[in-house]
Amino acid sequence: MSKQTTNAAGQKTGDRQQQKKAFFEMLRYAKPHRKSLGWVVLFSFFAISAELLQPYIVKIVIDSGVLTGERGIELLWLLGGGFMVLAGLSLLFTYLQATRLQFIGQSIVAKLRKDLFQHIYTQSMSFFDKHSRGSLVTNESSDTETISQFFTQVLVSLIRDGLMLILIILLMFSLDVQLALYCMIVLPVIALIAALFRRYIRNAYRNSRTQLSRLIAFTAENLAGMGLIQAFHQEKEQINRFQKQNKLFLKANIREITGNVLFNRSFDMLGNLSVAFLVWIGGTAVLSQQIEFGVLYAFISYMRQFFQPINQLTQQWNTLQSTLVSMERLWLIFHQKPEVREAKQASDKKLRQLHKDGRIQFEGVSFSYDQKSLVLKDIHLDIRPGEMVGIVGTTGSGKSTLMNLLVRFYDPVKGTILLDGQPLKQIPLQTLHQYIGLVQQEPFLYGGTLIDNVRLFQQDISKERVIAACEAVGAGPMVQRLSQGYDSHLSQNGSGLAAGERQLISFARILLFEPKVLILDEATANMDSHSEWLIQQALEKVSVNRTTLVIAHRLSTIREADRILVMKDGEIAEEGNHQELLAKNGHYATLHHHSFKERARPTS
Ligand SMILES: Nc1ncnc2c1ncn2[C@@H]1O[C@H](COP(=O)(O)OP(=O)(O)OP(=O)(O)O)[C@@H](O)[C@H]1O
Repeated sequence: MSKQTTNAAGQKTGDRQQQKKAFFEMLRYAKPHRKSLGWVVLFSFFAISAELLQPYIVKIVIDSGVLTGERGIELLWLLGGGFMVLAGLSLLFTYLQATRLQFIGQSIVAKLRKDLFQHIYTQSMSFFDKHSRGSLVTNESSDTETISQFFTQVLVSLIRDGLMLILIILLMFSLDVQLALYCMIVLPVIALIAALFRRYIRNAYRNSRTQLSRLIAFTAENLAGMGLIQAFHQEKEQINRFQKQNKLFLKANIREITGNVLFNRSFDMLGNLSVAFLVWIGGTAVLSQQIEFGVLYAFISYMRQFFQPINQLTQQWNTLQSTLVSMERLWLIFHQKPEVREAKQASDKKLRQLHKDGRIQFEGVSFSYDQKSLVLKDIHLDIRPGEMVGIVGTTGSGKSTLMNLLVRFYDPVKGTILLDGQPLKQIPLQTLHQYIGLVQQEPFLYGGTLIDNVRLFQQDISKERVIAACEAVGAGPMVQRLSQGYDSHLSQNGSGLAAGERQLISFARILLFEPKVLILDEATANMDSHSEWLIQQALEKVSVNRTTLVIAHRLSTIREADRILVMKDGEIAEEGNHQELLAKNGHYATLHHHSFKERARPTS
């Protein structure tokens, strides 16, 4: 029985019915390859027939007594030639079947990988709250690979080995019914022993896979936290923890390998025992002239060949089990619908209107991440086109959530958000994201040149335009310091660029993609005063003619804003400009007081 569990996304896994559904749904990927699969079955049939006819030829040679006849040598040449031709044909058809099947399997999995990647891209942010990046990487790489094994190994085994078993049984019965029946008694016993043995190996295999993924997760987590580990001199402790995990993996691996070796050798022994049994039973029959010697020879050959497919099939049974688990995992992802739905249609006229102003309205907006506690409570807000609005508040007060709703990472549970009078839900997501530019605290860089990072790989944007945007936000001196200037290769971790310099790249993106609304979410957090100054300069450039919303912990960043919103417990507690809010002597004045004290505190 399979063990049922619940995954990180709260979905039930390990349910047989669900695995069955997943299996049949994934099989649909093979549908376009029906014809090719037909060829594979045909090639397999020819290959196996050519293989199984070889002992039959030897049987004829032995039993017909051709060698003792007049044309003995001539016939021997003929039969020997026939034997060679059959061996050659078997090789040829095996090759054709294997290459065609590999092609089908790899094509199916390439399509599956593409569909999965595309599907993940259609998901809303709530999906990524439930599924960790690590598990999605595993789905995209390791699960698809396991499924590929199904199409390239399990399927071939089912076809080839299944056919082979049937043909051997048919040949045995056609040669001698009684001897065939004796074989049929021995074989199920052996198959049962093999199946039991395989179960032990399957558990060992699962255990070693689990230990391996734990080791990978541990390594990934450690590399991500390397700064912290070094700063706190935790290297020795981490190496010890790694070693513990490593030993567990080693132990599990050795158990699996030992199981496999034992199984294979025992299987050989069982094979020999059954051949001995056959020699004894068959030999007696030959001596009492019930069967001819050639028949016994053919039986012994077929008995040996019989073990090959049984061994293969039991091995593939294990692969099939892991495939079912992987298929179920992907199936669960494929069945996740994005919570934020794309607008069915938005009229062209309305879309044109969108590109005019940049007015933002929140009408009684409430939101909850968990459908229980409200993170935003009945927000009413009207932001004028071109206005610069600062948003401040204590941590967890809902500032980022407010912006997450504006870019439709999530939808409000109550109320409406309007852009230029148009409800967000009616605006196509692509238009919306062209309309709003988001600069987050940690700018994301892709592996690629600086140019491509600014134009986000959109090749129709010329290099000259990228350079002009970078120069305009003051990124020129930074680029000059890089060894290959604008063609320098950047990586996800920034390739030695300071936080402020990476942020300038985000600003250049804004100038290039020209969104009407700009959101800065803690864009100057964790920066030294020089970087903050650079960003402040850039902000002045990019905020011209744009509605700009700036979330900031440092009040100096938003001091000059037209309006400042002070958030507290999911509500707008105060609003006004810097002077007005100070005069109120409320939350803003308290925040300002704390921030002033923090700045004035001497650094040790
Ligand atoms: N993805 C999420 N899933 C569940 N809860 C979340 C999620 N993101 C934020 N929250 C919770 O929502 C509340 C508001 O968070 P939010 O990030 O909007 O606050 P914030 O004012 O921007 O805080 P900070 O200044 O620390 O960034 C917090 O209690 C936070 O824990």
